[in-house]
Amino acid sequence: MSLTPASTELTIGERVYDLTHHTPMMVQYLNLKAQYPNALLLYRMGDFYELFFSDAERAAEILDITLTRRGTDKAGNTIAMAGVPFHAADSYMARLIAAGQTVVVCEQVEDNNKDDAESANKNNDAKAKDKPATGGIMRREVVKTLTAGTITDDALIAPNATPTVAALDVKLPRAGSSQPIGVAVSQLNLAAGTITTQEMHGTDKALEALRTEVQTVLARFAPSECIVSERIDEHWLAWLRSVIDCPVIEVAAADFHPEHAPVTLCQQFAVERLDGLGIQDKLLAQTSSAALIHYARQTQQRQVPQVNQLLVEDNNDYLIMDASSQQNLELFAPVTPNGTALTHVVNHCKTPMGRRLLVQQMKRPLRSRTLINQRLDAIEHLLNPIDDTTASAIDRLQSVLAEIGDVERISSRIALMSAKPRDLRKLADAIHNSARLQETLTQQGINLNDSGLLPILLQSFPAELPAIQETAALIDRAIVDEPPAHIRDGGMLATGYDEAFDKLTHLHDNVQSTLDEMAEEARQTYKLPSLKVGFNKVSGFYFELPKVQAQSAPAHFIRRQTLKNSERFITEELKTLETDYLSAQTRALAREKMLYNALLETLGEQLSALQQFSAAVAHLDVLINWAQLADSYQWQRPIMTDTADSSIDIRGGRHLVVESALRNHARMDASTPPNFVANDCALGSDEYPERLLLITGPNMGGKSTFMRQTALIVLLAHCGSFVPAEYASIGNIDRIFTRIGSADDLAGGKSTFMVEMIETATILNLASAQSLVLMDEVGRGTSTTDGLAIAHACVGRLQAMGCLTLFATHYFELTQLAEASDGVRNVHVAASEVDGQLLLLHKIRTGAASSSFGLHVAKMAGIPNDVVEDAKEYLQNLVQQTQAHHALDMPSHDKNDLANSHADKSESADTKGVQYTDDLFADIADSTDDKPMQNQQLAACQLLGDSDPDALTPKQAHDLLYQLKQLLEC
Ligand SMILES: Nc1ncnc2c1ncn2[C@@H]1O[C@H](COP(=O)(O)OP(=O)(O)OP(=O)(O)O)[C@@H](O)[C@H]1O
Repeated sequence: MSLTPASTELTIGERVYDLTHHTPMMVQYLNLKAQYPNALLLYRMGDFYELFFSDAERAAEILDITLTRRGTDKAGNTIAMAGVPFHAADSYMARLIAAGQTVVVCEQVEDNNKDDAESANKNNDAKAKDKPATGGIMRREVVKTLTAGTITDDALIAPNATPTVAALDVKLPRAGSSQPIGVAVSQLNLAAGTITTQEMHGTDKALEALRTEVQTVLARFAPSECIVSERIDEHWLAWLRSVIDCPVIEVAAADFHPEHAPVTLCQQFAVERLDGLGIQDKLLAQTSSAALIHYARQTQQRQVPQVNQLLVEDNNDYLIMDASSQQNLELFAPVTPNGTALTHVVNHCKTPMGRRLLVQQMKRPLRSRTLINQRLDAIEHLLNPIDDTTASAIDRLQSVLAEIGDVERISSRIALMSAKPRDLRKLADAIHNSARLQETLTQQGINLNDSGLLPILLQSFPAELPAIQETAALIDRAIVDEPPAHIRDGGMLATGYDEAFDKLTHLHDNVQSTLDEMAEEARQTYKLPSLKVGFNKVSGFYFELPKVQAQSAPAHFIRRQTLKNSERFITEELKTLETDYLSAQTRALAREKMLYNALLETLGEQLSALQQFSAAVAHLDVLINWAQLADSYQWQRPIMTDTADSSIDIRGGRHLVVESALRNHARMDASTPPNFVANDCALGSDEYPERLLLITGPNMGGKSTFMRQTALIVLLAHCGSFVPAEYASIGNIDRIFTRIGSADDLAGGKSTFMVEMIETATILNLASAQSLVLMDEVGRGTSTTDGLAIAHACVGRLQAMGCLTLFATHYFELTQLAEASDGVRNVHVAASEVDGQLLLLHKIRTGAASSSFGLHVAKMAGIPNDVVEDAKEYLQNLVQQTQAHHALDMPSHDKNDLANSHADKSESADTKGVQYTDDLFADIADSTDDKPMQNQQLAACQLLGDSDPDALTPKQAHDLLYQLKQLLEC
């Protein structure tokens, strides 16, 4: 914003407004708008929030509402306008925020009756008539700024969403300096009252590795918006915008100022020095955290005392999963619209804060064996109740939890003075209900004085925190049983809470009986049996007489209205009653609002106790959720080994999402086999010391499922949950990497193969001997020979790095690596052919597979028969052509070209059977080089040419392979 010296022009964004061309109201609007040039300003006018100029155009487009105009300015320019009704504003605001907009709400602060909660809070006793506005227009004030990451009102938050803001700060070394680049990402969760921060460093040479690390932290935080300094390095800003899926907002550089940050932090967290917070040496963690505090204060337009916890994170504390691995494993969101996210299947917590905590825990799988075992012990305890069956004990606990509302968000709204009366009622009910929770746990043998997680949690329950009990008692005394949704019309305070308020409401509520008494007295005194009493806006309180009796009205009856058959009169006495009545109503409402605000302030004093209680309920909810899953689906407690040399030994492991889908299908369609086939997976164990499994087998055989289930079991174990397996021993894993499937990133200018290679490069650069690596069909995105070469080299590198690797491939050539190396083991998913039909057994067996059965799978997928027949014929031709080429003894580069062109065609037809045969011939061609083809090789070609792969039984195929091997002397 800028004002010229004469103050008649105002620049907002790119546009200059001449204030002399506008009405006083528009001048008021423009002055307010100039303070928020990048936000949408909702300007309250009576029963509407109006938007003007470009704001109106933007809002009309997002909300699909009519764009009208509010006349023109004096220069004849049209003033665009769009409006939303005030009573339905929440849903419109929610949509604007979801579209990435910052919404600034400006209220009329002089008309008390129309105020909503916040404006009423600001100006309780304001009366429009008492405070005439300058220039005759209503006074208005911005009362709140709503942004995607700082909203706390349930009506504005999408279901299951957790609004958070991230702040990123970067420090680049001076040119020529050997200092590393520093980056910190901090996250503010306003409802939970936490700031979480992590600082990272890296060199310019290893920039990609540093950015991957930053991206991993951003994925863990999953912010709703991200703030940066307006002076951030432009390359980093461009990079951030390209990797983050939320609005990036530039804020004043002063908010990130390194010299002010310690003061801001010490003040917010009530400490003398930064040492206690653990970030005294982390300058960027300080600046980014301080920037978040400024942002919270600015958006809330008040202090944010509920933000009282600073958590400093370190990669070594968690099992790290980068952003693409989280996505590939569909942990929090499905990759395709029909897919199912893991959280959807496992998150059945009964409280909103429990559901949020479970997601947080899945984003931060622990590495500390002590902490993991603490959770596992608690689950085990819940699974062994002393006086009941497990199912009904868990059922009882969950039914109580379901009645506890969102204590976390209600507490934060209390701190922000925006809690509604129904919030308070819910809070008191939650506190009462928690007593039943505690009772049930005690009955199940959980004793406060014992050690373990459950007793620790119980110590934060109301029975142990008198402040919380007092909170509930206060709310019970203050708030009626069924309070109204808003405070604007009153009606929330209970009788007996405040004597003065009760007197005012008594006068108000008893007016009818007073009027009845007055009417009866007039009827008796003046002998007017038909006299009635009434009220309307024109006359106020009045007496009504039929025309025939109207003449007999006494002199002090003042005629007010004449109707067809009657006359209406007022009296001095009626007028006095009316004035008392109306002022009582206004005074009662004002007093009620004042008392309500005072109540919020009193409750705010118990904020940290409420937060403690809320966290305890959330943790308990998560543990009970894991226990319920373990009980329902026979999950077992994993053994968390702590050897430096990591290993995995899973027996009878299952993929819980596929298993649940099969269960659901079987329920609907009896022909679907209901059972998931459990599989073992051992890597680096005593019995199976190999650290790399090469997995082969037919398409649809279950290779990906097997790999993913291993990752999910490792992940769940590190979250402190039981796992879907008969037995699991899990070593100390530092990261999980995946290279599974991928989509084009066309917007980012990357092809499928490029994305595949970037992910592979990340793994090869960052994985350690303690990492679990999943590689699915690496190299398939390019020609067979290039792909095979890349896959071969990757296996070699991963083996040398000692990572625990699951490597699924259709390149059968790779299976030879197991023979050449001790560290590689072949396994395959079993399948067989019965009467020409492919039977997928989904069972993992030792050894390499014999074929990909690509044509069979194509047939199963519904590829028309004639196309499948064409493919078979083409396959035969390929075989014969290759034989012919070899017989003609072509120069080697031509043979390779042929092999490549076949390979490309076979890939594009996605018939892996072709690829297998083709690769075999390519090998033969390579081995013959420029020499004439040997007789044995010709015989082998002949043998292959004569055979019909589709007609072979597995046994015949096996025999054929042996014959070929013998002929080719390999
Ligand atoms: N262990 C199992 N038990 C039961 N069904 C399974 C099992 N594993 C996989 N399936 C079923 O088979 C389908 C295909 O599995 P998956 O995608 O893992 O095969 P794939 O071998 O990786 O195939 P492709 O090579 O074509 O990628 C799954 O969607 C699931 O329905």
